[in-house]
Amino acid sequence: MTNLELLDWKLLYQDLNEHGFAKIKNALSKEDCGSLIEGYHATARYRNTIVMERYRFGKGEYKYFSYPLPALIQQLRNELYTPLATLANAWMQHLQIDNQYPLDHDTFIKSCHAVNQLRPTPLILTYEAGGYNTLHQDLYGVLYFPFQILFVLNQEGKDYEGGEFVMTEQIPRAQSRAHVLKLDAGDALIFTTNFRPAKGSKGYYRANMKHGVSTVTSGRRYALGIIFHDAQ
Ligand SMILES: O=C(O)CCC(=O)C(=O)O
Ligand SMILES: [Fe+2]
Repeated sequence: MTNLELLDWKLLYQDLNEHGFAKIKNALSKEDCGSLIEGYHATARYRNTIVMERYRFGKGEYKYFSYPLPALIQQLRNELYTPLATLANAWMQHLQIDNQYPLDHDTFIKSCHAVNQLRPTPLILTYEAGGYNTLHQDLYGVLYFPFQILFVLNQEGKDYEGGEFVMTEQIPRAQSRAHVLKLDAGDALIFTTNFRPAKGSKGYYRANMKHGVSTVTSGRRYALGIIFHDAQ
C-alpha cells in the first residue's frame, strides 16, 4: 500500500458505519497492481485454484495464496487489521454481541488456528467476458472477522467492461437494497463480511450484507481480496 499511514480513518469509520463499506482511492500503486496480475500464473504462490462454475459460485477463477504470503499482502493484512478491529469491537457492542477482537492480527490468527481454521484466505480473482460472481459471504468457519478488503487491479473501461462490484443489504421485513460500486484500478473497498449495525427505533439491528460482481462484458478483470480470518 502506498500510504497506509495517511488513511483518514475517521472518514472511513463514518462510511463504514453509514453504509457498511468504504472506498479508498489509489490504495495500490500501478506497479503493485501489475506485479500481482503478472504473478497470477506463478503457481507456487497459491495453495488452491477454484473454478467458480464447478461450485456454481459464478463464472471465473480464483486462487488462494499460500503461507508465507507475499510481503505486500502480509503487510496489508497486518496493518489494516488493527484500525478495523477497533471498529469491529464498537459494532459488537452496538449489537450487544459478546465478542471482542484482539487488536493485533497475529493474536487473531492464533485464535483462528486454535479452532482449526488454518488455511490462508487472501485470494486473487479473474473473470473474462461472460464472467461474474454470485452474491455471497466469505465466512469460512465459526470464527470470522467482520470486515474484508477488495482491491481492483485493472481498469474498467480500458482493460474490461462491466464487472461492477455489487453489495446488497437485507433490511428486516423489507426488500433488499443494492449498491453498485465503481472502482478504478488500484482502488480498494473495505466492506462488512456479514452484517452492519443499522439504527432502528429500538436501537441497533443487524442488516445482513452480501457481495458479488456483475457480468464482465468484455476484456478480463482482476481483483485481490484480503480476508482477515483463516479458513477451516
Ligand atoms: O472480484 C471481486 O471483486 C469480488 C471478490 C470477492 O468476492 C472477495 O474479495 O471476497
Ligand atoms: Fe467474496
